[in-house]
Amino acid sequence: MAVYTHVSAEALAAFLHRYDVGALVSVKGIAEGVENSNYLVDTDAARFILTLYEKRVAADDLPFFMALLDHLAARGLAVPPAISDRDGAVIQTLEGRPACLIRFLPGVSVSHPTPAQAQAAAAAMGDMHAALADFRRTRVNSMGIATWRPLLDKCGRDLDTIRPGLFDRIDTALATVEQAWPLGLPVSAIHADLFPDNVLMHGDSVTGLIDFYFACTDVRAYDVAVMHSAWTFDARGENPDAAVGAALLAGYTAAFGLSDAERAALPLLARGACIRFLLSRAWDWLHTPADALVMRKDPLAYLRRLDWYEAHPEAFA
Ligand SMILES: Nc1ncnc2c1ncn2[C@@H]1O[C@H](COP(=O)(O)OP(=O)(O)O)[C@@H](O)[C@H]1O
Ligand SMILES: N[C@@H](CCOP(=O)(O)O)C(=O)O
Repeated sequence: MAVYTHVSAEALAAFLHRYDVGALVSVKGIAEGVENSNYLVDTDAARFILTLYEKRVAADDLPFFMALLDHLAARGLAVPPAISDRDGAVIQTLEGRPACLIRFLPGVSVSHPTPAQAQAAAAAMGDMHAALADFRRTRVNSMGIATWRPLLDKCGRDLDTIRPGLFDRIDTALATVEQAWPLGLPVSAIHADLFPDNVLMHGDSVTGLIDFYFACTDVRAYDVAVMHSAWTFDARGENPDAAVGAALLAGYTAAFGLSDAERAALPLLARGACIRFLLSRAWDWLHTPADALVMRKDPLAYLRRLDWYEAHPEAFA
């Protein structure tokens, strides 16, 4: 359960008092998520998400994320903008953490996406990239390729406690990816973490894209590669579903398009995505206290994906 910071009833009431959102009726910690503390807040007027930013979200980056959400919402995309208080402020401090009150979006995230759901979600990513073509703010990817080797070195040989030989395995895979990383592909604002749990759906329709807290300026096709790695395998990183992968590429291509150079780069970008998520999960695996109210995610599920992408360079043909 991702609740790192407890919010007292008194602090929440004082916080809500800043807004024109009605009176507090109930508040519950949200089990899903690993990065931030999230609460479901009901007032007598509406339902909201309260997020307190933890771990990897820097307070200085919040204006970028909020501007991105406003930009997408203004273009009609189903993303949840933060609510302004009576003075027009969206970023507050609550229990000592940066915090925002966010519009609640309906829908559920699917655990086992069908091809139709993957197609719709990838089309939503394509629509998002189209809408971001004129978004001018930039943010360096705090989990981009330049950070992978320092993170590998920080994890060090502790990786071998997760799986013997893991450090050397990733060291070698990363060297290959670094050496071949494509230069010159289109760069734009991207989501960078569009996993199934960050897409809200009703049946086969997308009702919301959420969790933009890794959004950044990076290779646009990398967003597609991240999505492919997250959507086409089961939770253990096994049983890749070719129909889901094909539907995802079809959905994205129909909505936005992929150049030949972007498509050709996808196998390598996907291997990079595997290293990125393996390393962040491994760091959390090694450093999350045993009593923390959060479900650690399995780093080896991304090793299995990496094995598969290395063995199947034809996956995106
Ligand atoms: N705007 C929203 N509308 C509806 N549910 C949301 C919204 N934002 C977050 N949630 C719920 O909270 C969960 C955790 O949010 P998320 O942003 O993914 O957390 P984290 O950043 O910690 O991973 C989501 O899986 C979803 O169930
Ligand atoms: N998607 C990442 C972890 C980030 O968590 P999220 O709940 O914010 O998507 C992973 O699965 O490793």
